[in-house]
Amino acid sequence: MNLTFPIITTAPGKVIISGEHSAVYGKDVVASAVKNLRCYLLVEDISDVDKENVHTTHDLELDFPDLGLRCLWNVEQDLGHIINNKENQISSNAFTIFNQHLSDDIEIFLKNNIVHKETHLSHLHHSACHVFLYLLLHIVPKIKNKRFIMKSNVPVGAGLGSSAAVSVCLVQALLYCMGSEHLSDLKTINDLSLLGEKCVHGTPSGIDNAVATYGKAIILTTHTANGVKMKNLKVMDKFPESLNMLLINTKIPKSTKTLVANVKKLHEKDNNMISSILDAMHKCTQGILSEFELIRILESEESPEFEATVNSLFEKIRINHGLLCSIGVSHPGLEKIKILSDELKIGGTKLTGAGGGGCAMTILDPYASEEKVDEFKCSLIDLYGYDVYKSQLGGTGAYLIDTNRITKEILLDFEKNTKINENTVKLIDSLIP
Ligand SMILES: Nc1ncnc2c1ncn2[C@@H]1O[C@H](COP(=O)(O)OP(=O)(O)OP(=O)(O)O)[C@@H](O)[C@H]1O
Ligand SMILES: C[C@@](O)(CCO)CC(=O)[O-]
Ligand SMILES: [Mg+2]
Repeated sequence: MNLTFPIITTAPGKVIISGEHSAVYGKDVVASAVKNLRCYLLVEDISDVDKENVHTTHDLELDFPDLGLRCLWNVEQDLGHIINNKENQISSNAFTIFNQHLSDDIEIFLKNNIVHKETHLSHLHHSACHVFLYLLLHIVPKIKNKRFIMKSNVPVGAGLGSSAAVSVCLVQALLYCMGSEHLSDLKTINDLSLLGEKCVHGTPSGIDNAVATYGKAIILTTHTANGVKMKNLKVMDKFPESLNMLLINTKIPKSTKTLVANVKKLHEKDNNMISSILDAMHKCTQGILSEFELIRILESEESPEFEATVNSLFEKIRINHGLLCSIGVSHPGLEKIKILSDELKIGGTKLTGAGGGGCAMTILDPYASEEKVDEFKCSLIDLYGYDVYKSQLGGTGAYLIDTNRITKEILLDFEKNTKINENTVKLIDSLIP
């Protein structure tokens, strides 16, 4: 295989319609890719001139400008002790299995090598480096002379799957660097990106990386066969066309890792009670899926039955949000959205993703007036300073753009150490099917 660089890999963010947190305990979950939110990773060669310019002998560069993070490493000098340890070497029959020893060694390396202050940003830096080094050393430890520039318009840590999109982009790019024939094998990308999510929060359900890998909308269910838990992915054909959705970003920082760990503590403290709540969430997800199906059948004519089904959908969304609130993953900033949506009666609102800040979603009532919906949006923006997006669900999953299709304009913009420019996004997106 003739490997040419640069390449770009890209994957979408997601919105969980129903089933966050309960998914971690094997309950049903449904989520969709979001068309206008994607992560982009450029991989290119490091030239000798680049090295001379910074007077280093680095042969690996991580450049994550969205986090203000840049690391230059010399693979042999800095990471050789991790790579050469036999316990960190991944055999081909364990290629999609998480290696705890490797993860622990990376943790020690980062503790000794990155300045740690107890700030939100330094937590983000730590977790971003951990995921990057884990996937790199797991997939292609022999890598040399490569720069990885990651730029994303999936808001970081907002509940829209930024970590999964990052993992999926890294995995596909690293499979390319390895010269792997699995480069476009979505199952391998999905399995390996789950390992990246494990670095972020230990016990991922797999829904976020599945959506970032496969795109479209996914229903993830778990069943037990001979005592072994098996995941089943189903691509959902379409959402009802008569329903529009808003995504509201509170911009309140949160960490999926902390929220998942808090629910775990609660579950350990009162297994019976929390299990019942998780079961109720499972029923909510199943109910929401049935309502969607019925709405799609009924939506061509606005019958009383259609209206009743839409109301029943909103009822389940309300219950789902209440259940999430009861396990402590809401936030006063999210409740403000919920209250306003109920006051103005514009549809069903729930938090989405891990909660604790981040985003809420509102499925708009097709019978709500435009004025009320505008009042809702303006109040959220003007009163609270939130961002409101009209979300377009669905879209392509993991995708690689090869060297021939990367124009000078795209390359130059990527190499600027700033957030990705809107024009570049348009140019890259026009290359994605
Ligand atoms: N643009 C980016 N550049 C580099 N790393 C990023 C970027 N966006 C996200 N990350 C990584 O993802 C982590 C945030 O993941 P986290 O799971 O906490 O939030 P999320 O994925 O946005 O929300 P949720 O899991 O609820 O959907 C960061 O700590 C960082 O490691
Ligand atoms: C909170 C959670 O359910 C969703 C995060 O987007 C975690 C997971 O499913 O891995
Ligand atoms: Mg995440």
